[in-house]
Amino acid sequence: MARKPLIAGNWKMNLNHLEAIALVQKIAFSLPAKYFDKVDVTVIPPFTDIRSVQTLVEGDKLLLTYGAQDVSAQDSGAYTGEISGSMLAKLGCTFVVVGHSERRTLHGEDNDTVLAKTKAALKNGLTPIVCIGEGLDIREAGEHVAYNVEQLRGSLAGLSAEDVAKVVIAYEPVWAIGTGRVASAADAQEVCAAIRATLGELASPDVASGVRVLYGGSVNAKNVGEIVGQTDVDGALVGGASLKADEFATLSAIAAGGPLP
Ligand SMILES: O=C(CO)COP(=O)(O)O
Repeated sequence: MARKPLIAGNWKMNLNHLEAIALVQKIAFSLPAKYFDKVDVTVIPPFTDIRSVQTLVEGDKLLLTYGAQDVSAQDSGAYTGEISGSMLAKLGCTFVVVGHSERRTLHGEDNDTVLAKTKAALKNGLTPIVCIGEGLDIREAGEHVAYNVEQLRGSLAGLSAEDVAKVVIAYEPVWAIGTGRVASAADAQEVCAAIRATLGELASPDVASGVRVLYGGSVNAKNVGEIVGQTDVDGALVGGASLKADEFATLSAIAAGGPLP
């Protein structure tokens, strides 16, 4: 099954709502409509920016989409500080990142939490971008494939094949995030292929062949071409480079197969 590449810009805790508008305008200006036939481009700003991004995207009929960096596992109620899936759906979000390594590590999210958040996203018609990835110790011990397969199984446990078909998976080796140390294209392919094989077991090979599997970790305009050129890598989850309009537009264009904007 042909999979359209997805480039997702995870802004993390950067940019206020005014800065968000400026960045989205610049990206949209740098990336004319023709690219969007060949690549889906999405920005993932902080919660406080989303309403402004929505107004801009809808008002100017921009072709890029947007999403959130996290979602509550709960529907509503006494959960101070949490944001529900229905709130994000109401804001027109397409995607929500769940289980990012920064949340797994800094906020103690385990696979059960990630699974609950994945379900909350699906229940509200949002596409979860489910993140998995090994730390350096696991990689150096040569246990990265088994580790990622287990994390994937835990994060999707019990989902129906129909739901598995709706998710995006992001493989983000923790040692490659924000370090400038990108995994080699072969490293990315090895784990992304194992992810797809596991999706085949969890759902069916047919479903697995339609699910987009992204790589994330120090992706930039220089390395994205080789990474998304791998058979089982269908795009990228981009951190630092997604904060620079020119670079993000360029790497999106490369994922689309060119030409450069
Ligand atoms: O964590 C990431 C995206 O979610 C990757 O971040 P960097 O691209 O800054 O390494």
